Amino acid sequence: MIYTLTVNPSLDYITFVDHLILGEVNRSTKEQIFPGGKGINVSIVLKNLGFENEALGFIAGFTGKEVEKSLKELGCVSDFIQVEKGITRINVKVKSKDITEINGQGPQITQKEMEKLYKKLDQLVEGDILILAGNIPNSMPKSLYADIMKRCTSKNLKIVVDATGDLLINVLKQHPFLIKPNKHELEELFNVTLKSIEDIEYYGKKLQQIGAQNVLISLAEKGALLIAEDQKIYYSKAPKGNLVNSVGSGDSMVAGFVAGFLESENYQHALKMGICAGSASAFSEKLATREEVEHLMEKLEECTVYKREK
Ligand SMILES: Nc1ncnc2c1ncn2[C@@H]1O[C@H](COP(=O)(O)OP(=O)(O)O)[C@@H](O)[C@H]1O
Ligand SMILES: O=P(O)(O)OC[C@H]1O[C@](O)(COP(=O)(O)O)[C@@H](O)[C@@H]1O
Repeated sequence: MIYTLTVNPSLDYITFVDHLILGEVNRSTKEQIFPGGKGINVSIVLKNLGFENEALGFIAGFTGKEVEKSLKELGCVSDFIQVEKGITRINVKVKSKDITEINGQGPQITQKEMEKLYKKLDQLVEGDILILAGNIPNSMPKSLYADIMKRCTSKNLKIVVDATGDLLINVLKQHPFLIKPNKHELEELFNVTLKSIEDIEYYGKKLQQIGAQNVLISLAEKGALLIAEDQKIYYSKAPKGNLVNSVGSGDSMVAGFVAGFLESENYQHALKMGICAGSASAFSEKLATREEVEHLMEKLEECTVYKREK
């Protein structure tokens, strides 16, 4: 079974403003609300691609109820822990020429509620896949994902981590199957500016040397670079298309990669499916469907095995 964990889900409120002026009253031309949070988006796209999965995490208040309800309407299975105080965050995305995002802090999660999560995770069995994705509230330790991985060590799970900063660095020694920083996140991790594909490869490899099995670096409209555990480096550009809404592209890529790997055990195919899932989501208002992903895959050339290591 595939499980996603979203410690800090959200309702994503997307508002479209023609010319955003800071400090002024702006009027939007359109608004949308979607269930969000990285693991939740991964769950939705996996389901769209035909992979049953269960979304785990914490929800709170009326916004949490809405997340749970909309996931159900999309045909996704979830088993969230209800947090007593606060509300699930509302993340605001202002789409003008560029997109400006304000992601909330989220409710405080108590030790008792955390124990409930651990009890659930204790039920996972060998061969399961666990996707740990997204930020966590400030009140929680940056070792959280590493702690979860340590607790699950004996189960031989395939664990994917999509996180930033110390939350990500701390898991590397536990050898996650896949991590997916974007270029900006990779720059932040090493406090550098990455100007070329060689620079990206150099710093991506550092993450693999510390312990990640596969490092997938997403490069938005430029595609993605995969430093794989088979000692090969794969690159593919992204398909061209009309950018509609990039929120959830990275999460769609994670879902596409996992789905592609599960159906082929082939990194080239997994990368291609990851990229096309990311792009399909970027090219539509909603998250990628299987049909959209397959359509883009037919058009996209094969990924290049960019470098074969010794
Ligand atoms: N403007 C775009 N055109 C085509 N594909 C895109 C575009 N933006 C994102 N994608 C696709 O989605 C993937 C993830 O996007 P990216 O922005 O790098 O991730 P994140 O959302 O994590 O920052 C990219 O590798 C690409 O395949
Ligand atoms: O947990 P974080 O890092 O605050 O991110 C949460 C936000 O990221 C998203 O999951 C989208 O992420 P991507 O655009 O990277 O795929 C939104 O749904 C959500 O609002």
